[in-house]
Amino acid sequence: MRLAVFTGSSPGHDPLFAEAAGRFAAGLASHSVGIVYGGGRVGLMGTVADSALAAGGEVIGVIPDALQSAEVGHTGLSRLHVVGSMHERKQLMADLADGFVALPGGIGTLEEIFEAWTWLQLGIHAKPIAFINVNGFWNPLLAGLDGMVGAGFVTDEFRNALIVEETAEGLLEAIVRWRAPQRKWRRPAEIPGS
Ligand SMILES: CC(C)=CCNc1ncnc2c1ncn2[C@@H]1O[C@H](COP(=O)(O)O)[C@@H](O)[C@H]1O
Repeated sequence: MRLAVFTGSSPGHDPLFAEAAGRFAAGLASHSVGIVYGGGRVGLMGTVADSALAAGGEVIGVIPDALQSAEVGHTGLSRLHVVGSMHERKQLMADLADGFVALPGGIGTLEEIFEAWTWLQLGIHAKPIAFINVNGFWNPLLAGLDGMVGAGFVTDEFRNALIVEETAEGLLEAIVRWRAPQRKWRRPAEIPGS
């Protein structure tokens, strides 16, 4: 199994984030789960790659040439794919991965995990989507998603499809139990009987 890991290109202010990211990455490696990630050596991205590699894990990087030339690329990976754009990067990561995991991060991490989630909703893939909730980091976001369910913009099925765990072991057990929700196209209200 290989998981796409999306996480911050910064370390965050609290050292807890890097500790948790390193523990998580080493945990995946100890269960022979490979990592596909954005290929960077910066921030929590670098922590994830270094920890997984140190634990003997496979780490595949996918990086746009613009970031590679900005010397952001990691130089010790199992494999580093240099691609032409961020879109190519995400498509190749999605093709290489059997599931998608967000560790704490910022805008890029959000964009990547939400694209993977909306691709699940559209039926483009049937792979699990997970948040690793380090010290409750994702709680405000998850509360916002619950609000979107209540407002009628996200279905219970796709909200409940999200895996929220704190450790690699918890995630892997949840993935074994996970089943893709049945996609039911919602008729746009303004088009009766469409
Ligand atoms: C030139 C330089 C320092 C660039 C640093 N910026 C980045 N470097 C590597 N990957 C990135 C960068 N920005 C976004 N990404 C992608 O988005 C996530 C990180 O964005 P963020 O820090 O959460 O918002 C990673 O999963 C990565 O795939």
